[in-house]
Amino acid sequence: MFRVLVSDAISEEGLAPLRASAHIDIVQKNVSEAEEQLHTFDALLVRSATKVTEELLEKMPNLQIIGRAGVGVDNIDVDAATKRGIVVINAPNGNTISAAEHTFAMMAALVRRIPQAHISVKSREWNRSAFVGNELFGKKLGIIGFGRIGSEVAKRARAFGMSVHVYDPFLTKDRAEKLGVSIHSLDEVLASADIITVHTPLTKETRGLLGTDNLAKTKKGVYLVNCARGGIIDEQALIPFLENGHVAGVALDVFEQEPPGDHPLLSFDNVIVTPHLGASTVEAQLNVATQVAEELLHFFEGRPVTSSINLPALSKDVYEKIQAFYHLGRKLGLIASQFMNIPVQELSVTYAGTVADLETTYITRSLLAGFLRPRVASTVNEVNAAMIAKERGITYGEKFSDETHGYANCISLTVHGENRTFTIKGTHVPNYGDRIVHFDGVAIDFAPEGHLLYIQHQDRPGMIGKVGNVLGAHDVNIATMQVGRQEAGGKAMMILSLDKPVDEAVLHALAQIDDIETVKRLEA
Ligand SMILES: NC(=O)C1=CN([C@@H]2O[C@H](COP(=O)(O)OP(=O)(O)OC[C@H]3O[C@@H](n4cnc5c(N)ncnc54)[C@H](O)[C@@H]3O)[C@@H](O)[C@H]2O)C=CC1
Ligand SMILES: O=C(O)C(=O)COP(=O)(O)O
Repeated sequence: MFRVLVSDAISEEGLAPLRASAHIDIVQKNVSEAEEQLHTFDALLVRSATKVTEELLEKMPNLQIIGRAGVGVDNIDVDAATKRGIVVINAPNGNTISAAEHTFAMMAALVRRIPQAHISVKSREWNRSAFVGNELFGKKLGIIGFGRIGSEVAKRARAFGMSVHVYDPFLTKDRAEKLGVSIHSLDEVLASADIITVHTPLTKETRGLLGTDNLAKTKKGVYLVNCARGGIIDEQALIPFLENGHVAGVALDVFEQEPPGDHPLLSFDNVIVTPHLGASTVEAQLNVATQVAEELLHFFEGRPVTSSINLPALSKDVYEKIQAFYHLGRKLGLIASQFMNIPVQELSVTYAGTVADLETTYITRSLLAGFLRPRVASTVNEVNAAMIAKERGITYGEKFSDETHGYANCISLTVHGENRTFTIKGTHVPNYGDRIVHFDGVAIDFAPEGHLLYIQHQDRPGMIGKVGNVLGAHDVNIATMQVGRQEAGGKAMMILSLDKPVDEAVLHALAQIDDIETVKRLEA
């Protein structure tokens, strides 16, 4: 049973595909309610309320995947998850429109003082002159962060007759032109905008982006909107700018601490607030829950996930094409690691033939995971392989070549260790399987499966018989045997596939045979 903990309020209708599976068990509890069972869950589904810290992950040793039913993953320690090989997915598109509409609603409410007027009328007052606002028409809207939500806000702003000035260091001219906005530096946006709205993720770079220095660069009378993440506008820094009237008003949907408690900003009449409602629509919640539930189902069924934060994106089409090579890569890494059971500094992977045209990053990650698996005690998979390799000082690189050795495709792995280099090459034959075609300088042909035995010996008559006798005496049955050599009478090798793994006694007995130089067990 695949156990899923849903620890925040996620649309029930969206979770239906998960509930439909007889093999998936869904538990809806917050983390503290589920404290005693945390170690039993394979998956965790959250929104922004659950803080997925390293400490929580430590209590969830079975966790394989975290699904964020929404966009921002700043409540998840993605590095800690990655380190543990836990896939993190989100639902990037499902709440874009709702967040953009909420931003727009907040902006309109801010400049027309709707919340203040609403409270006044509800208090039985009728004070029309106290609530004179500003038009949006003709105003300059500064958008900081022009991704999905920023660009939807821009479309709506243009419909309102606003001119849109954008700062986003990753925005191309083409895209800006298409959306009818102009690109500017941050300083230009700050100096020129009548209203500034932020739509970046909260990262090390964007935390405090609108702090004292940058707030001082804004126009006197500027309005600010933050419906992205608390902390992008520095809350403490904002206070003096509200006190001295430099900032005319602020609309906040998000806070550095949620809930904000008795925050000084809440005392300002011209600060309007909502309790993180950007994505809180029936439509957005259905979208994000459906998206994340589908992804979770794919993951459970061993299919690719497409919206992972810590894995390269992979469409179904691409996945189907690379799947076979993904498996071959894993085997090459696994065998090479056992063969080179010494410290290594570098792995070099070369792709040739049809495989060279595919998404090789994924194959390399799989190979790397295969290589690291015998060397690390913790889970290692394509999520954390690159991070673990880095931690252990192992570098890796990809190359592409035309040398297929006569096969349609060929993946070659060279491992550089202390005083020793080893190369293994493999190919995938459709409807037949994976074959290792080159092993430590010798052309050979064997399937990288099961209990393998590598024997390096001098090319002499009678070697096969001697090996067969020792294995027979230890009751080890040989399934297949491949031999290869560099030249007649020179270095030769056997690769045997056995029905069961051999123990140290068998390895020792084989090593005693004259002209046998090396015996290694390789599990594939
Ligand atoms: N209030 C709410 O309920 C919701 C809030 N959000 C938040 O909105 C934000 C944006 O979401 P999306 O548009 O979907 O994300 P996105 O990833 O599509 O867009 C983010 C944009 O920010 C830009 N960016 C990154 N660093 C930057 C920097 N230092 N300066 C300027 N631009 C920078 C990126 O290039 C990108 O274009 C996120 O923080 C997300 O968590 C999203 C949905 C609902
Ligand atoms: O998707 C996001 O980034 C949001 O901020 C929405 O958060 P929520 O799922 O409503 O807690």
